[in-house]
Amino acid sequence: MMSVTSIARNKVLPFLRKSTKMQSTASLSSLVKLEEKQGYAVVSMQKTPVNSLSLEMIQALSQSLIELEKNKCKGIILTSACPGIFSAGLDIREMYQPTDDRLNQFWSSLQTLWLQLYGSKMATVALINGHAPAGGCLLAMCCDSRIMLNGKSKIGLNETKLGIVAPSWFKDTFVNTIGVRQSERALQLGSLFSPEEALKIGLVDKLVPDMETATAVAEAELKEFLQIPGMARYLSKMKIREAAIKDLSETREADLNQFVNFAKTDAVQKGLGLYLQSLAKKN
Ligand SMILES: CC/C=C\C/C=C\C/C=C\CC/C=C/CC(=O)SCCNC(=O)CCNC(=O)[C@H](O)C(C)(C)COP(=O)(O)OP(=O)(O)OC[C@H]1O[C@@H](n2cnc3c(N)ncnc32)[C@H](O)[C@@H]1OP(=O)(O)O
Repeated sequence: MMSVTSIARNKVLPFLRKSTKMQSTASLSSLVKLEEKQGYAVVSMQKTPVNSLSLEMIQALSQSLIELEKNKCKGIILTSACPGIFSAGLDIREMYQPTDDRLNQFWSSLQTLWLQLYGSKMATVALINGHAPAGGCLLAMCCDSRIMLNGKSKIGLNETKLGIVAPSWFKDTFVNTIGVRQSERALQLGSLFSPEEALKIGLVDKLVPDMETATAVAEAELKEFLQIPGMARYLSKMKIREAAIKDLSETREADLNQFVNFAKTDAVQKGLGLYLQSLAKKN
């Protein structure tokens, strides 16, 4: 007989039935480091220099989550091994002058990762130890709690600054985290927030002054979540998230087509090209 949890899981996580072409575990492990602790795991993104979310990086994160869930891991701390950067978001080079096949795989893998992490049964804490723009902010918002290192880093959904539009499921995640009014304003302006500002609007939950404190606070935060009976905690999380998860699960193909068509427009390609140039010029 199916448990209540597995029924709920089947209801909200139909994406698990889809198979995605995945790279071998060995080739992905250089991008994501998994450290097993007592009852939980630390997942460190280590794609230098900025943890940009390329197809391979997205698949590595997905594969890590699959393995951790298979091993009955109860919770994770998602963080970065790249100094000063949590994640620079989607790898812009994946969207600039792409081949159709790769662009399709890229977006479809991102959808899968979002569905997995946002709908995870595990308790999830993001330890944001550096910049987290766009897709980096999305990853952090998929977690149950966000601890951010105070300092010069910025976090937010800055897509409009690149001339692109955050898709509905990015918006839903944002709205579920900081509310409608703040999201409407920040999405239009492509706002990137300082840690203090992010704390004020509820985009992050706690600030920490240094990495030593950060690790201790993230562990304590995760343990607080893990003390709650797992099924009650998971089903409560789903009360907030299941509408967004169901929405993308049911419209994946349309969302993929919309992204591919939008990304390939001349205006978007021109904007992305200029943005890449501006990043290169900085150095
Ligand atoms: C009608 C439409 C309806 C619906 C819409 C449908 C579909 C939606 C369509 C599109 C949505 C797509 C969503 C996208 C979300 C994203 O995540 S876009 C990515 C946004 N990311 C950024 O803007 C961050 C850019 N990077 C930075 O600001 C800085 O690099 C950062 C502050 C992170 C770190 O600064 P610093 O330490 O100084 O490092 P550098 O800037 O020197 O960078 C080092 C090298 O890394 C390269 N790089 C940086 N970021 C990226 C990236 N995101 N992708 C690829 N490469 C990146 C940078 O160029 C440097 O490379 P180099 O060493 O010069 O070779």
